[in-house]
Amino acid sequence: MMKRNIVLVGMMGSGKSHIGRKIAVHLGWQFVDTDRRMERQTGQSIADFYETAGEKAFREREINVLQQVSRYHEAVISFGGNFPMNIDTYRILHRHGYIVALRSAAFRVEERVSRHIGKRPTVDYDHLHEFVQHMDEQWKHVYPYCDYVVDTTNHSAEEIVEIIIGQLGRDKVQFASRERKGTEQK
Ligand SMILES: Nc1ncnc2c1ncn2[C@@H]1O[C@H](COP(=O)(O)OP(=O)(O)O)[C@@H](O)[C@H]1O
Ligand SMILES: O=C(O)C1=C[C@@H](OP(=O)(O)O)[C@@H](O)[C@H](O)C1
Ligand SMILES: [Mg+2]
Repeated sequence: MMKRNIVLVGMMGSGKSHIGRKIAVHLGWQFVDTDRRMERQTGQSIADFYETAGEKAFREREINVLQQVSRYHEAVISFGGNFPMNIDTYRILHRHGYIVALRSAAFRVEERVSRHIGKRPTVDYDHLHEFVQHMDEQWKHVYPYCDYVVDTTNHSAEEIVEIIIGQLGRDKVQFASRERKGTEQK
């Protein structure tokens, strides 16, 4: 299959930002974190923007950012995980992106999101266990749509990078480089 970029999706704390950066370094590609893009555009932290703008404006801004970055060549894109990927998001990302879902056992997600309380505005820290169970339930329906699913519960970041890079070969994914942009077939 012919793609332009790699997109990492998955629930909060699955490792999208952490792993995404490492894959980009490994491939010598650009790394894009949609959360950081939104923070730059709005001049606010994700938590502040969500608080002041509300969920609808937050989602709209996120889709807007996705539409821009989904066209990039040779980029690893980590997509903020507060809402499970829906069909519209999927269509935008899948056109040019090889979609990798990172999944993680609920206990590990609880552990990871507990490290930076305040960063993720929609996490219910008072009922974290139930919150993560619910998120897990919602994300289960998304994995079948992804090109590849990796379990990050018990692997180091380096191992996960190796696994993903190996899968690109097994799936025979070819990536259009920036230089070939003009001559690409429709
Ligand atoms: N495979 C891993 N092994 C150990 N720690 C990890 C791993 N993946 C992520 N982490 C850590 O877990 C936390 C959440 O990861 P992060 O990349 O921010 O997830 P996401 O972007 O999916 O919410 C971070 O502190 C990160 O360093
Ligand atoms: O709590 C929230 O609403 C958010 C949590 C974060 O998820 P990640 O942990 O997936 O980065 C962030 O990406 C997202 O944009 C907003
Ligand atoms: Mg992140």
